Amino acid sequence: MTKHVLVLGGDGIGPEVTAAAEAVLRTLDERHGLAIAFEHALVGGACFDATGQFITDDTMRRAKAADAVLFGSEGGPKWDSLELTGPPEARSGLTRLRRELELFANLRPIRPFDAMLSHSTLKPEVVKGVDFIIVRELCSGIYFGEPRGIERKSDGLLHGFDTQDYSEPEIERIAHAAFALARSRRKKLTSVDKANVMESGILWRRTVTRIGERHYPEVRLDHLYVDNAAMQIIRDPRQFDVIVTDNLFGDILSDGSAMITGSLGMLPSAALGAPREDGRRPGLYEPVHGSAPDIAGKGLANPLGAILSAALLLTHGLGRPDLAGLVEKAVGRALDDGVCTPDLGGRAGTSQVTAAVIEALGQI
Ligand SMILES: NC(=O)C1=CN([C@@H]2O[C@H](COP(=O)(O)OP(=O)(O)OC[C@H]3O[C@@H](n4cnc5c(N)ncnc54)[C@H](O)[C@@H]3O)[C@@H](O)[C@H]2O)C=CC1
Ligand SMILES: CC(C)CC(=O)C(=O)O
Ligand SMILES: [Mg+2]
Repeated sequence: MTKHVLVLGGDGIGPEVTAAAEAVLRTLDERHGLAIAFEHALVGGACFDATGQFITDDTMRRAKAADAVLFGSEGGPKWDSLELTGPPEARSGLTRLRRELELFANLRPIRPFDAMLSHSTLKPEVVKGVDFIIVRELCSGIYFGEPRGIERKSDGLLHGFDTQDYSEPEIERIAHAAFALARSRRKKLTSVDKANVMESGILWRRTVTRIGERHYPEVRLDHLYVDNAAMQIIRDPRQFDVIVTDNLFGDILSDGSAMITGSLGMLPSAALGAPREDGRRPGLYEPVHGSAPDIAGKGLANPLGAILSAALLLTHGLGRPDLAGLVEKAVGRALDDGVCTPDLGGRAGTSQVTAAVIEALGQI
């Protein structure tokens, strides 16, 4: 049966890296008969310039119908400085996709490749063997909470404010996703919050603890405050297996963790919803990085975060973890051969790295 993959390249380096990921998927499609039908649409600033919206209703419909969405990045100085009003979903195509597809579980694996150990800003002996996954809640929290705004209040001063709001069911569903993942790995879950100063953190900690005691007694659960967690990830990242945290903390901790791998350009992600009645699970696959306006259009973007996101798409969207393993091996081979972009200390461009991965796929 045909599998529909909607490619939304977006802005800046987004289309450069999704083209690389698509080329890898097309190679596997030719060799393994995956029957993928690729569709393309605008998103982000590019879509705003063309339609006045960051994503159109038609693209939302196609995203909901697709087996998987492959996303690049959105945003850039031209659009970030617009004075927009309305809910976050009206100001960002990505945010609307995450919210309307209910992609609440964002998996962000952190696993350095051996060839890049000496390129991490941390010591090789600290990063060797690191293998953990940040499970970031993606549909709620301070990025969505109401009220929010910039208003002049009764003190006569302008106030900018946001609301961190988590309902108990929202915490329960991300806790289940994280515990289930930890159970399939090394059975260790670290929940990260700020329960010493935030009410939402108190409910978060209480709820995660209850879900663990009732449903996952075989998983060891620890709690860390986010400030300590940020330090622990740098001090001894090998101590972690699965980390579950809220939308804001997960966003920040994952960019920081990227340097374990040598570059933000290396990190992939999968944003997953609950399985539907027909058994399919909505999913959006994207590198963790943004649109990198400083290098956009130069052919220098590291495509490996996007290519490794395509590997996550193969696992979670197309049910082919075996092919995902091949992609990861091929990335390792390309890096072993020293083919990498300048962010990893190399001299290759996006297209050379992509070609090296595709060539390695043919040799595995
Ligand atoms: N998921 C998304 O679509 C995201 C979008 N953004 C948007 O992207 C724009 C730029 O945001 P920044 O804060 O600068 O974050 P960024 O992630 O775009 O870039 C941060 C730094 O990392 C480098 N970098 C990122 N990806 C790279 C890659 N694949 N290869 C080599 N170097 C790479 C950039 O050159 C830059 O120096 C903003 O408009 C922001 O809102 C930011 C984060 C995520
Ligand atoms: C819309 C933003 C929250 C994007 C971002 O920084 C991310 O998802 O990592
Ligand atoms: Mg981010």
